[in-house]
Amino acid sequence: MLLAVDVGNTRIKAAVFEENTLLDVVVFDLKMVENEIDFILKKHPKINTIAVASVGKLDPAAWISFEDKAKLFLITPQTKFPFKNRYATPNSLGIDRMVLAAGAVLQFPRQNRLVIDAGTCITYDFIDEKDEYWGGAISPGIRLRYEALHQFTAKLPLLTRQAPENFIGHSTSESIHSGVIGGVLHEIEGFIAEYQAQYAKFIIILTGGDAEFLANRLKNTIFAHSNFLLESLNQTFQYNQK
Ligand SMILES: Nc1ncnc2c1ncn2[C@@H]1O[C@H](COP(=O)(O)OP(=O)(O)OP(=O)(O)O)[C@@H](O)[C@H]1O
Ligand SMILES: CC(C)(CO)[C@@H](O)C(=O)NCCC(=O)O
Ligand SMILES: [K+]
Repeated sequence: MLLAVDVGNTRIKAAVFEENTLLDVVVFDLKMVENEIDFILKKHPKINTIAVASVGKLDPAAWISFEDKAKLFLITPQTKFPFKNRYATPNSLGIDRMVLAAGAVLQFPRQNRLVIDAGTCITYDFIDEKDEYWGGAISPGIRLRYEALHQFTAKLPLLTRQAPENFIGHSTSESIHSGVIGGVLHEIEGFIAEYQAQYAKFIIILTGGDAEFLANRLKNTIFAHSNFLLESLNQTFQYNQK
């Protein structure tokens, strides 16, 4: 049994897998890691491996205390990945993006794939049908946009995610919702159109904390794969056992 742990920029997501079956998912704050992992290990005593992908600020020493309970599989740029990395700066490529690309290749073989992860940041990653990873884009995520508008101006309030009723905002709050949510939707649709101009066919995998919210509002029919990073972590571990 495997515990897959995604240490993000704002929170940690962990999932328990028995082979390819997801049994349990928990989400918690970076500060709670020791207590939460301890709790999951007690709840699922059959866990023998912890696979970790981290882009967040978490001391690697946090994992040492679990080493007597389960084998640690820390994903690093040196881990074996099922694609050829064409990124110009592979050593600064986010581990989460590498794991997403690995999952896309292993779950959707022999086709062009665009992975969109709408989390703290929105990342775009393109892996072609020859399993070559090319990179994509990094932009601020939804919550980051609301916070930036508030933090770097004198007058704008801090709002939380809400779909705009109209693209013409008739008030301060409507204008902010239109700018943030409408802006993200246009960005995603615009990027998809650019990929479509260059590649006749590709699949789109939408994931991250805002995936479901966005999937319901995009013009293209795109399904949200909310646990795609965790599933990809499980698959990356299995791929490395072979
Ligand atoms: N309970 C929640 N806490 C924080 N963000 C949430 C929550 N529910 C939904 N979200 C949305 O999820 C987004 C953050 O995504 P996610 O949780 O995937 O980020 P993360 O954990 O920092 O991971 P990553 O670093 O991979 O982006 C925010 O833009 C926010 O709108
Ligand atoms: C872009 C984020 C913050 C998304 O989590 C992460 O993948 C990261 O820190 N990336 C490093 C820069 C890069 O991927 O080129
Ligand atoms: K992200």
